[in-house]
Amino acid sequence: MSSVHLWLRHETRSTERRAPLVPHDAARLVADGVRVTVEESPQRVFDVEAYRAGGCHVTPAGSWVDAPDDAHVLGIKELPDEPAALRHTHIFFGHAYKGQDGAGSLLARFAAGGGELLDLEYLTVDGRRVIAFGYWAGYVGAALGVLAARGALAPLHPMERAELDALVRAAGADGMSALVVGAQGRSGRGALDALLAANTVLDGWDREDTRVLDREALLDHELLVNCVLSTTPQPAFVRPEDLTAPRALRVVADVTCDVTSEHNLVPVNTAITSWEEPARRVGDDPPLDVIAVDNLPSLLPREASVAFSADLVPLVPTLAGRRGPWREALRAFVAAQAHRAGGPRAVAPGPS
Ligand SMILES: NC(=O)c1ccc[n+]([C@@H]2O[C@H](COP(=O)([O-])OP(=O)(O)OC[C@H]3O[C@@H](n4cnc5c(N)ncnc54)[C@H](O)[C@@H]3O)[C@@H](O)[C@H]2O)c1
Repeated sequence: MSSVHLWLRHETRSTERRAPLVPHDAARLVADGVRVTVEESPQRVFDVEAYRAGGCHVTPAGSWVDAPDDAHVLGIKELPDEPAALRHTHIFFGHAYKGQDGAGSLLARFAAGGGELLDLEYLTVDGRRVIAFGYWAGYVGAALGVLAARGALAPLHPMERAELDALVRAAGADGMSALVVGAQGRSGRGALDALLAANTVLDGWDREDTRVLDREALLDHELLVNCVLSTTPQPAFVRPEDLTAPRALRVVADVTCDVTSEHNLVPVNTAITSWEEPARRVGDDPPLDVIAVDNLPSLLPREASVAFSADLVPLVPTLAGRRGPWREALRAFVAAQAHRAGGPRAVAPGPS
């Protein structure tokens, strides 16, 4: 592994406290001969001294712009607007292959500098993502759902799991009827764990269970946690006409957050909610609240980082050769650049 140089950058977004590589794993990589450089970062949930103690080289925030050419610059969220030309390999969530806002200009910056984007979202094996923040998204989403159902949901801030668990315990969810849909996925498993710990009366449905949708049974739960990765049209779980129908359902924790998608399975909701106002009332008689926070893992930055980093580390040995999932990420980048330049799309983009 000795030829790889990972450069963990400071995150531009001030609310982003997560790190894709945690100190413990960075130390393991260093012990394996990987060069790891870590930028100082005031908001990162891990102290830079913990990286230094593990043998990482520490450097000022934002110094990646002057990093040696062989540095693989690692981050989570968006890059700063400068420099205009990107000459390094960057590993982060670029959100640049589906025509998102700013996608064209980001790809143009890579073209200008000859750099390369290995998008974390496109690290796949057999079309399935191998690294994602889903588990803790589901865990937090379900916990917030419990709090909302018990009238105990306050404005949100990043916290440790123990604090969130204590809030849920204090709210008291014993016997609450809860349903997780998409239960076998990453976020679904996190949601199930949170709801089991909260002593709810729990159901978990996945693809097989919604093939013929029993909406009456679905609406008979007080809390619905939607964790479905929806890629094809299918009957919605909660439709506008269900707002006035007899139902036990009081809260939808919409982890999926497909609020503007044609595949939105909770079309009673069409907008995300915020940390300041995490729940929105969409029905009154009886009440129905929806939670659609689109950056749930950032609320548990430590736990989310530890899980993500554990998935990233085993991929590092194949990075230098761009093998395995890295090859898929590179193919997606090359295809997107070709498409941007007016050519045919050579490879279909990976999953969202
Ligand atoms: N809100 C957030 O902060 C946040 C964070 C991470 C992920 N997400 C989103 O959560 C969603 C799920 O992510 P994931 O990583 O858990 O995906 P995943 O692929 O691991 O799991 C999705 C699950 O949905 C199931 N599914 C698909 N269609 C279904 C259907 N019709 N009925 C029942 N189950 C069905 C699949 O079988 C799978 O088990 C994605 O849309 C993702 O973008 C949101």
